Amino acid sequence: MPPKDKKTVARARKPTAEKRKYAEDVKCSVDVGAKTRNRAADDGAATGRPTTALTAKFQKGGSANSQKTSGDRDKTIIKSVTEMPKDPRTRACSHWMSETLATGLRGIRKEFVSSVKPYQPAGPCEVCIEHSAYNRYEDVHCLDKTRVKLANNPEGEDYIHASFVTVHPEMTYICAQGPMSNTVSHFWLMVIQEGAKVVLQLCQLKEDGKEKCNEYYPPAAEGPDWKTYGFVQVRVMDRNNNVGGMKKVTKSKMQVKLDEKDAKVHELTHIYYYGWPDHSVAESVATCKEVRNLVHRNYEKKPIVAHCSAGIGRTGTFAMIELVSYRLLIKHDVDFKMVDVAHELREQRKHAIQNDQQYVFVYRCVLEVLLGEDALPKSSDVAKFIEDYDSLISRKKAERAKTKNKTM
Ligand SMILES: N[C@@H](Cc1ccc(OP(=O)(O)O)cc1)C(=O)O
Repeated sequence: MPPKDKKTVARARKPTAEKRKYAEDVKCSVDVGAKTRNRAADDGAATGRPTTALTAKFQKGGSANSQKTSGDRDKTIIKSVTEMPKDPRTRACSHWMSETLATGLRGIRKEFVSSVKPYQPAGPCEVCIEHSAYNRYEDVHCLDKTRVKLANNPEGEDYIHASFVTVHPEMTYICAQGPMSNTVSHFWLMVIQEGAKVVLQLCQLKEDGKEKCNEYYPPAAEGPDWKTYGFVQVRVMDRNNNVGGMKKVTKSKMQVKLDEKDAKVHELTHIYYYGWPDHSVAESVATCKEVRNLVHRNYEKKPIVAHCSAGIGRTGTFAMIELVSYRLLIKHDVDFKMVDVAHELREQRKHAIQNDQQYVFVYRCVLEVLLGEDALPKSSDVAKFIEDYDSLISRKKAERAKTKNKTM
């Protein structure tokens, strides 16, 4: 990796950030002011509102909100690149922001429906399909080409429902389903085999009264003793609730060993974020960004094992935030399409990102990451995007609650 990559990774891991207190969990980097949105909010830039500071700054050719043909839009973007800041990181981030504002929330949602949702990766999922007893969901498959293979499973099988997703040469995610009662020891075997220093849990064991993940480490009430799960033993050394002031984030030090007398103990950081409902977006963008920082500070360049229930919605969304952040903050890439990144992700983790809201969340969280890294100037345009996002998500949440009440 070139030296600039190392620098950026190091920056993301700086220890001082851990000490930062978060007074409010919902606080985001830009003060969006009063909530004023209505039904039309998610139209965002597409509604023909006046152009705002950032877009105006980088787009000489007029309002990004006006009805343009795609040819016009491309020309505007090319033109805007020549007027971008000279610093490659700011340039890449500003260009991405400019394109995001031009697309607008409605455009982003359409992009998901037309180009991401239907995307099918190349290659079979034969091994996964052959091992249905080890798959939590019949309709969620992992690709043969990127599946994690267990090298020394005492039970003989090399199969586990988990896929490698490469973010960059020094960062790989393993996107996994939530362990099942018959796969807990396989899950821990994978963690040991891959030398993972971070396990990121993005779901609760039970959601809406249904099991989403089997217990795979001793619950708080059971204290710090070793607990046996199949052929492995696990213990929680140290558990911190609401770590760094982040609501609904528990950080624990765990140890795991194979159930043999002289087995080597493997130590890791377990990060549990339980503020992200199934098929939805994280309750707090700021917390999601901080969870990412926590992962970066602890992963020691080893594969990061991330899971939710199926390992595709929440985990896939988190992985795409990493892929895009890498393109912008490390590669300083000005010439990529979000759809291509989503395809790159789905080529590694089939079905990744479940719906348009999660796709919009990727944009929103990347924006939060860029603001947190001082890679973007704050502007009224950006604040407006955030406001529109908040309004869209509140509306969708209310709709979901209504449907839930009806079915109860
Ligand atoms: N068929 C299941 C599969 C599924 C379950 C959970 C899920 O979300 P996540 O990947 O975030 O756990 C995605 C898909 C369902 O839709 O309920």
